[in-house]
Amino acid sequence: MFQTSIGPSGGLAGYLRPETAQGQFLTFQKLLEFNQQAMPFASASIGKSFRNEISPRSGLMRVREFLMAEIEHFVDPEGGKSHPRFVEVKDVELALLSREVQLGGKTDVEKMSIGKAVSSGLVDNETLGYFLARIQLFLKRLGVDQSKLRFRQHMANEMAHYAADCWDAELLTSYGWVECVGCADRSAYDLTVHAKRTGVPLVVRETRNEPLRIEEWQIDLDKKKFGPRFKKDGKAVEAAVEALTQEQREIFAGELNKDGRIVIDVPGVGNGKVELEKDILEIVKRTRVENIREYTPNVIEPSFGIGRILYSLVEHIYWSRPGDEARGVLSFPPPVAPTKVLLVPLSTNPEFSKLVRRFSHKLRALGISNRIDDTSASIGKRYARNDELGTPLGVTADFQSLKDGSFTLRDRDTMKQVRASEEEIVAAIKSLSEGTEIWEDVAKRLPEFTEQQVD
Ligand SMILES: Nc1ncnc2c1ncn2[C@@H]1O[C@H](COP(=O)(O)OP(=O)(O)OP(=O)(O)O)[C@@H](O)[C@H]1O
Repeated sequence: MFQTSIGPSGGLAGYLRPETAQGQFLTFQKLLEFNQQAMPFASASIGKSFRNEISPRSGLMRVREFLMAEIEHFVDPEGGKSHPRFVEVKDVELALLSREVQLGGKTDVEKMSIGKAVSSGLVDNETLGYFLARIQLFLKRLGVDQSKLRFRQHMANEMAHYAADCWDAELLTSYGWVECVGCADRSAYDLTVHAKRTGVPLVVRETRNEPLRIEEWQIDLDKKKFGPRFKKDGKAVEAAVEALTQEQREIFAGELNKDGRIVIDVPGVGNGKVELEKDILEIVKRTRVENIREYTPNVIEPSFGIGRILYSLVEHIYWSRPGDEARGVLSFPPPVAPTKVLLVPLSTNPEFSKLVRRFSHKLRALGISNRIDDTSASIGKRYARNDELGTPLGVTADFQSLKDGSFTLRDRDTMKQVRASEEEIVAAIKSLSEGTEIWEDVAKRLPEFTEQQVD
C-alpha cells in the first residue's frame, strides 16, 4: 500500500496507491498458479486507496482515503471475451445511459436486458456485461433503490486510453448522480506495462489442441565468424539482425541470393550501416511448429467504492412513517443489517427477562446478531428507536410466552407480527437473516398476531 524511494532532493518520497488493482496485476503469475493455470479466473482485493483530491467534499463522496474493493477478472481476448455464466444473467434489465445519448446532450436511460445490450454491441462483450448485471444484483441485495440506479457509459475522452469500454454504476443521492462502482475493460494494458518495466513475463501459456504450423523466414548466423569480425559491436549487430521483420527478411533473402551481401541499419555502429556477407549469415524459409500458445490476458475490473455505496444506501433506505415525520425508519434488508433482531420483554417482569436471555443465547449460537432492550420504555417506543437504527426484526416475550413457549416476531417495515413456537420463530429469523426468505414468505407460513396481551 505504501512505497518509498529516494526523491530528487535526496529526501524520502512516499507513494500511496490510488487503487488496489496493481497489486493483483503484479502477482498475476502467482494467482494463475493458485488457479492451476486455468483461465478464465478472477481475483479480488479490498483495502484502503488514496487520492490526492484537490478539494475533498460532499461528506464520504470525495475523500482522500477510502475503502475500495476490486475484482480483476482475467479473460482470454480471443473468442470475443465470452463468459461461461453469462446465460444466468442475460435477462437482467439494466437502465443504460449510452455514450450516444450523452453526446446528444441528453440523460435519458434505456431499459434493456444485458443479453440484448451485449448482442447489439452497446456493451462491448459478455464478460463486461456479466459484471454489470452482477453489480446491479449486488446493489439490489444491499437494498439500493433500483429506480435510483443507472449505468452510464464513459465518453471516449473520459475513458482511460487503454480501456475498451467502461460503465459506471451511478446512484441518485442528494448530491445528484454519483459514481459508486466503476466497471472497465482494461484490455491487456496493465499486465503488458508491468511486464515491460520489470522484465518478468505476465502471460498465460496454454498447450494448443492442434499444433500451430508457422511458415517463416529464419536467420542463421555463423557465430564463430561473427564474434571476431564485429568484436565489441557484435551484440548490437546481432540485435539488429534479430529485429528484422518477416517482410525485411524476405527482401534480404533475395538480395543475399543475388548479390551475396546485404546492408542493414545498426544505429551507433560505424556510419550506422553494416555489411553482412553470405559466409556469415543465411536467410531461409522454414516451418516452425508451435505447441504452446502464449498470450497476455485482458482484464475486466469492477471497482467498488465502499463509502459511496454505503452513504447512498443510507439515503435510499431512510424514511418516515406516513403521518409521523418524527418516526424515522432505516430499512436495511435483514442480510445487511448489523443487528438482525431486537429482543424485548413485554415488561420488567423478571420471568420475561429470563425467556429473552435464553432466546438471545440461542440466536448467538446460530451466529445471528441481536440486542436486548429491557429498559422500562413502552414497547412501541423501544421498537421505534430500533427501527431508526435499522434492526429489521423484533421478538417479544409476553404472558403467552410464559404459558406456551410461543413468541411474536415483528417486521420493521410493515410493523406486522406473527406468533409461533420458539423453534418456528428461530427458523424464520435464520432464513430472513440469510436472505433465503423475505417477510412475505414468513407471513404466509405463520399465523398473524394482532394484539399483545398486556397483563
Ligand atoms: N475520492 C474518493 N472518495 C471516495 N470514493 C472514491 C473516491 N474516488 C473514487 N472513489 C470510489 O472508487 C471507485 C473506483 O474509482 P475510479 O477511479 O473509477 O473513480 P473516479 O472515476 O476517479 O471517481 P470520480 O470521477 O468521482 O473522481 C469509484 O466508483 C468510487 O466509488
